[in-house]
Amino acid sequence: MERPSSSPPPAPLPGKQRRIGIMTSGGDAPGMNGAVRAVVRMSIFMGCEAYAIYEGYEGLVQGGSLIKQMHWDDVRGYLSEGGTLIGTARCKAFMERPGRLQGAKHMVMAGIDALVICGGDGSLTGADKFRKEWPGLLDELVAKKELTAEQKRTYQHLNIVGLVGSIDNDMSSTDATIGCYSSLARICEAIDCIDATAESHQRAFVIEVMGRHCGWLALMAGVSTSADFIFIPEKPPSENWEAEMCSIIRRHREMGKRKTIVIVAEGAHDLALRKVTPTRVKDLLSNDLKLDTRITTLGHVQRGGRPCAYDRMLSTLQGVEAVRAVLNATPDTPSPVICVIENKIVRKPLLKAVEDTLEVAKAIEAKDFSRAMHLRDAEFAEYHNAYTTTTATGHHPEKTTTQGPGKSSIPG
Ligand SMILES: Nc1ncnc2c1ncn2[C@@H]1O[C@H](COP(=O)(O)OP(=O)(O)O)[C@@H](O)[C@H]1O
Ligand SMILES: O=P(O)(O)OC[C@H]1O[C@](O)(COP(=O)(O)O)[C@@H](O)[C@@H]1O
Repeated sequence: MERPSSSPPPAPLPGKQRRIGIMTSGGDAPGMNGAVRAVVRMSIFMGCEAYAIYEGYEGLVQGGSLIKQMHWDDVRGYLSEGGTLIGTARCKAFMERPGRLQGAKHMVMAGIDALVICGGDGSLTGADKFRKEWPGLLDELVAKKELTAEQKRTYQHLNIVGLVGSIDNDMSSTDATIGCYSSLARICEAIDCIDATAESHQRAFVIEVMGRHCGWLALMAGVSTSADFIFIPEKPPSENWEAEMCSIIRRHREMGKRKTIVIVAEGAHDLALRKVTPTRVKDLLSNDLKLDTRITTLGHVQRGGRPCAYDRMLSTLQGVEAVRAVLNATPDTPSPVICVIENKIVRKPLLKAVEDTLEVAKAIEAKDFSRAMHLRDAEFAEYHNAYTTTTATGHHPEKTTTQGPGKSSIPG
């Protein structure tokens, strides 16, 4: 139900019942629809009203038809759909206070007093800022006569709950973000396809995967596809990486591998923070190793498509918990983010999760890569070691370089 923007806000719902807004924001991720469905249905189940804020923060800033009440049937079929059916955006206006002021006004006018945001660290940073500014925003709206003092009193408390939706798995405090396993599965399928043609022609492929600031997708894709070499932002390769990479790949070929796969995260760089580009890697493979090399940029294929079972499950369990968190919140409860840690759905302080996430970026910027690896999460370094041990080194003491029939050799 859309309310004319000129009409006064509806009376608050009785007792502890709330009008709960749900929004997806930032880069879309498979599983976001599951989160919307769970928040809508759990809200209704608990006697609350659910509202979808369409197009991320843009919906708050613009209001009107972009804020819509959702009923049980409105989210039928959402669980298995990719992308986000209520839309998302990277909204510049919300980055500035006037945009957030409009957002506050439209929330109050719709009578929404709690907001669940499913997005990445940027979206959750914006959410935290919004909640902190909320009393000041309402004061300003009263001063501008856009709200009455009575309306301000009724809506003085805003509760925010974060759900982490991002394919990058870049948020501290949680083992997995909604979307990361679907994206990883898509990358693996794509690399399996490339493997077949690479093997047929004895070719090398340099595959760029997403991860502007985070190497989780590249690392886990390396583990899952036995890629010969990977580049991730948290752990740049050694100073003489060109020679090291060529030596590893040469050894793999001598051991009989007919194909070469190198995975480059979008945000990969060397120890001096110079970008490692797929083209640079390709040139080395072509010129130094004389391998017939192609580049494949997987791009947005990694973000689309149906969510895997894990993301359907995670988004549903976390969406339910987000509504519980709203209903348990007092005016003083710090905003939580819903996480999964060792298979348990838990609430963590949103602000700390965002701060810890930003610390990784700062450590990378400061070239403190061991800190970046440590901060990423406890297992990240361990997984990297496992990858290096089982795959990258090609350590194989019991076998010499004898080649079997049909095995590869480095040409030239
Ligand atoms: N520091 C901030 N202050 C206010 N809003 C922000 C801030 N950072 C991000 N946002 C809002 O969240 C949106 C999504 O953030 P972005 O970083 O693009 O994606 P993600 O949430 O996936 O990390 C931005 O377009 C903006 O509207
Ligand atoms: O689709 P866009 O806006 O070009 O964004 C691409 C970015 O989205 C991501 O997949 C996810 O980033 P966010 O978590 O910031 O949305 C990045 O890995 C990638 O660089």
